[in-house]
Amino acid sequence: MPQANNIMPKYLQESEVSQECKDLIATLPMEKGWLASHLHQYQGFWHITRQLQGVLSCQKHFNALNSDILIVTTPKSGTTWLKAWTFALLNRHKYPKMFENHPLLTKNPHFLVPFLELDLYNDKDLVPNLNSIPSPRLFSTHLPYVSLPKSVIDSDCKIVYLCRDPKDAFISLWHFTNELKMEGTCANSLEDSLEKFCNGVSLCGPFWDHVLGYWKESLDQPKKIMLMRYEEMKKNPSFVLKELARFVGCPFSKEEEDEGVIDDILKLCSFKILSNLEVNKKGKLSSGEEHRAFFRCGKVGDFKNYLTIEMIEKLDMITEKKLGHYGFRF
Ligand SMILES: Nc1ncnc2c1ncn2[C@@H]1O[C@H](COP(=O)(O)OS(=O)(=O)O)[C@@H](OP(=O)(O)O)[C@H]1O
Repeated sequence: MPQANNIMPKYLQESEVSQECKDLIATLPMEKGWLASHLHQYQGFWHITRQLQGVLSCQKHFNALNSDILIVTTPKSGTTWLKAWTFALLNRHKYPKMFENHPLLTKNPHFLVPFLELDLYNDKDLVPNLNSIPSPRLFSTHLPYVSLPKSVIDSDCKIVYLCRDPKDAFISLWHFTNELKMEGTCANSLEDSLEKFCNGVSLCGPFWDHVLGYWKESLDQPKKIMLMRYEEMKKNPSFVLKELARFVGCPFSKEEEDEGVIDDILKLCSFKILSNLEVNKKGKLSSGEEHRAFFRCGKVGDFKNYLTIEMIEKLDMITEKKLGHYGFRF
């Protein structure tokens, strides 16, 4: 049974958008979504209605500080995992005993590291408090590079960009939307959803343009943007975590390495530990998503269980066509 509108997660509800947002929407290309009822194309990328309102609001009001760290991801690329890593990394001196009283044991990573456009700038009450957060402030976003608030581009804040093989990111998103089974979504069969995804019509899609925007900028501005891949986090976690620590300006000391701090962070943030915590098995974010929806199987290559050879070839062909030319491959 589709969920009724009144129990639809808040971030997917289309009522209560501002007049400014409604006026803009009337001028934008629109598609029926496979996550929410509608997607709107703004600055070349597709957004759900409420997210669009948050995008406009944070473009207008967000003041980035030089010390800020922004986690940017394509949806379903491992955002939850990277939030946990980065939070644990930055707070390792405050919470040296990782398996006692650590906030990650009792709070979902999305609560600890909020989304700019989905959480903070969709809730006017939270915005003034942003100035009182001790530095470095840690936020996340799915915004494409072209849509980042100007202050993010102009400041010396750091951007950590995470992406994932589109085949796995697509399957993860498809499961997520099917679990929600939204009223008004029109394309929840694997075939229809894939068709939309391949045409770029997906959350913050086109997927490939999103990656390309940050890939190019990471080459031009390596001190500002670090590009990470889900597959690398899986394959070589300590190496990637150390790189991340160096990039955000808090490298591990030799003593920390010897004491096993890196291993502790990796263990605390592992799929096995996080997904089995009471807090992540029950409960919801204030935006309405159930915590458990962020933990499905956490594997590389799960797409092979769902996509046909033809589907795989199609996705790989688009990736090669759009990114191969720029030296980027999954
Ligand atoms: N700790 C940890 N380790 C490894 N993998 C993890 C972890 N936490 C979440 N996941 C997997 O990440 C996928 C969800 O992606 P996101 O967190 O980016 O979702 S969201 O965009 O924030 O909604 C989703 O991938 P799939 O399992 O393939 O669906 C999650 O299972």
